[in-house]
Amino acid sequence: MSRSVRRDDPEPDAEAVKERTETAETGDGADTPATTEDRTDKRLLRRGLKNIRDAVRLEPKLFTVAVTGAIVNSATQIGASFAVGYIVTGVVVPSYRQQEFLTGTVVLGILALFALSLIRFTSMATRRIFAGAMMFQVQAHYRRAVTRRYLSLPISWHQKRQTGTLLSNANADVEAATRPLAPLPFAFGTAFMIIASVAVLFSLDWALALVALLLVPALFTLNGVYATRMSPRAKRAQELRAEVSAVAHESFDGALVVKAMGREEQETRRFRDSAQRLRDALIRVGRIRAAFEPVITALPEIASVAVLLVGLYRYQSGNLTLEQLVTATFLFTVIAFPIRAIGWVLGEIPTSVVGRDRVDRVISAKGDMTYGEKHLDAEHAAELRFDHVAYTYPDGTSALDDVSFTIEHGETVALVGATGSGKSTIAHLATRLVDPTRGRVELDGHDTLGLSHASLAESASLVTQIPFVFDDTVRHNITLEREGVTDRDVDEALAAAQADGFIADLAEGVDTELGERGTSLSGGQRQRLTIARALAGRPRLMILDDATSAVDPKVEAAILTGLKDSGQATSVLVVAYRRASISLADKVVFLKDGRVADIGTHTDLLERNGAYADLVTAYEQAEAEREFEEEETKA
Ligand SMILES: Nc1ncnc2c1ncn2[C@@H]1O[C@H](COP(=O)(O)OP(=O)(O)OP(=O)(O)O)[C@@H](O)[C@H]1O
Repeated sequence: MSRSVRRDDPEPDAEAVKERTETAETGDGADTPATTEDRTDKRLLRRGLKNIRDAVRLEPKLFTVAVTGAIVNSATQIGASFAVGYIVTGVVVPSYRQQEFLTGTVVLGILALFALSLIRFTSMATRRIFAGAMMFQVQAHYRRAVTRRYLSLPISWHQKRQTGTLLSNANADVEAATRPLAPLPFAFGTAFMIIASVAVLFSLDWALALVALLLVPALFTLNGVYATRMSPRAKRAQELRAEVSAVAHESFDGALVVKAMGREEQETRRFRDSAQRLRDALIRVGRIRAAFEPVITALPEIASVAVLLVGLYRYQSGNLTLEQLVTATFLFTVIAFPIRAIGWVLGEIPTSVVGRDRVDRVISAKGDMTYGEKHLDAEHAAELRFDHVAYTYPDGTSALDDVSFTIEHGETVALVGATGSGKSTIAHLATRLVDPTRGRVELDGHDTLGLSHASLAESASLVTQIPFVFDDTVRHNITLEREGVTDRDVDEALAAAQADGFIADLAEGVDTELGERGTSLSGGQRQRLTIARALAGRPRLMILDDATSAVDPKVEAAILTGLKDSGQATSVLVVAYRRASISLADKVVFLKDGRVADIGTHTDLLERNGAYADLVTAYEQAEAEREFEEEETKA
């Protein structure tokens, strides 16, 4: 669903995004088809200018101040050309002819030039400062929009994308999208200067004005050809930037595996190949730049020479005074360089369009979960019901079929099943990370689809096998700045998660900084910390998806017993592997190939279900072997 735009916090225009992306992408981030690319190229300039318009709408005040600075700067340059014309003809030439210095006039001329310079430098500084501020503000808007989207898009969307590519969207692509903004006010000032200069030139001499008039369309045509040539190359370079970022992220993230498996060389080669592809693409971009930029630079200079030649001819034929000739030539020299600013803006357009497209793919990505209005006010432990639930992953894998079971208020239910039987999928459905393909998931008798986001988050908490610890203190990792989570809640949650002991041993207790991903803690300690985090919110339903796998069996049993006996109003769904933990549950849901094979107490299932007994025995053997190995290692 496209996000609407609020005027007080204008993010990139969703309508504009929609229009821009309708031909450039499929909404799920797929690559642009080749046929679309051709059409995209034709509309490049229009789309680039539209990007600029969107940016100006986001930061109109900063843009206005920067453009005002640029226009004042241009006006002073035109003023300076008149001052120079006057000084040359009113001071230099008479002094030369009369062999005497006209002191008063010289002082006046110098003062005029000094005042103009002062205004020029102030206005230039204003233009630069505000143009930069505008660009960085717009970048911040896009970055916020991208990260906001990341956080609101469903898990299924994230599973299809590499983290490195997403990082690239929020960094390199956002920067590429806003590149024309830095020279934009300068280009506006230049446009003003061109119009004013042509008018001045016409007032001086029509032939000189004609030379200036010829220069403008020539520059625009050249820039048009440049942009068309550059577009596909810039697009490729931007894609490869994302690829390098993705490979780098994966390599760094998996550094431990790479080292442990001795794959450093292969991983270095993979990164080098990717970096080389980017280098080649950037060289191709550089070649186009190198071919066009000198011509774009030379064109105004050639025109300056033409003005001088035409001017001299017109002066000799008596159609132009000396003062007019000096003024016109000086005017053309000062506008020749700034004309390039228009070229800078136009030159950045291909890259900016590509960057913006990539940003828009995220902003306009579809697949949002919509939440209902219903708020559950209950204080008691929740009841969870799966009613003929089926779930198929987007790639067509059927994970669950016709799954029905109920966790009554305050019950602890163990989910047992072989690997791939659908346990995690059930955990994700219970917390609405995904929605059923068929059937209903109900919390306290209400379809979870109709519940508000806040109500769902307050009622049910999921703890996954891989604990995520933020680079922050223990306390903040537990509270997550949630309203109503007090220091007492933190202490109680740590105790219930059997984490109070090792936290107390940390240098600064709950105020200890844990570092990136909590690497200063052991795997089991991190798991206990994330259980405490879930408990601190006093959920009415706790889902532990293999969340105690790295925890000592005795500690795991203590956590589960604590949850059952604490008097806290919590129902528990636990994905369990250890016999001791399974036997603590009030009942067991036994899954086989995505279906409920049996439901009953652990003892009943052991007696009546051979497959269940085999699985639990296999778990037990694996556990015994693990314990034996651990003791051997210790010895
Ligand atoms: N993101 C995904 N995309 C496609 N198929 C998936 C995805 N995640 C899981 N599956 C498939 O869905 C089925 C159920 O997976 P699930 O993770 O729920 O099983 P599990 O019982 O939790 O397994 P384990 O005990 O190994 O964690 C499996 O066949 C798995 O391959």
